[in-house]
Amino acid sequence: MAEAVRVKLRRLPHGEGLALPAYATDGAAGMDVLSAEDVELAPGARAAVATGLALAIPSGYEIQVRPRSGLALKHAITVPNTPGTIDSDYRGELKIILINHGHESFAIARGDRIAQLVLAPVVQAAWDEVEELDETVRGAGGFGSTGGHAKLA
Ligand SMILES: O=c1ccn([C@H]2C[C@H](O)[C@@H](COP(=O)(O)OP(=O)(O)OP(=O)(O)O)O2)c(=O)[nH]1
Ligand SMILES: [Mg+2]
Repeated sequence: MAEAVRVKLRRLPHGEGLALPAYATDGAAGMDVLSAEDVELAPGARAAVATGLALAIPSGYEIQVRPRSGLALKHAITVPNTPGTIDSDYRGELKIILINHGHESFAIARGDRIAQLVLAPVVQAAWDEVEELDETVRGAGGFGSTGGHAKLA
């Protein structure tokens, strides 16, 4: 595995005493991030849940906020903006947006692992505006133009 990229992190007052986001296993892609507050999510409700953390991600990287599959499968709790984008120049509190798609209220307790953070490299694009684009076999076909979900023969 490549060497870890160092990311500066600051605990906010309400994040004191909480474990830092961490990889649950050696090969984990995402670090589980903890809630810094108790939140009750009614069916259909969403909330920006505090983590008590502020970050300075190195330039050239982002952090993606992804749902945890266990919460999604067992409780229908997910991240509506997945993957959430944490920009390298953001210095505010990292918040995890959660939505309850289930039929029952869901209680999040301070210290619960609510989502996972994936560090990813970012390449910025620059536009080259042109009059014509090159032709391809696909052309303007999309949205199922190659045969939908049926098996390839
Ligand atoms: O799940 C998320 C998504 C975003 N953010 C923070 C970090 C991110 O850098 C900033 C802006 O996010 P985004 O660009 O997704 O939101 P926007 O609606 O475009 O807001 P803005 O105009 O501030 O960019 O908000 C979070 O804390 N959690
Ligand atoms: Mg934005």
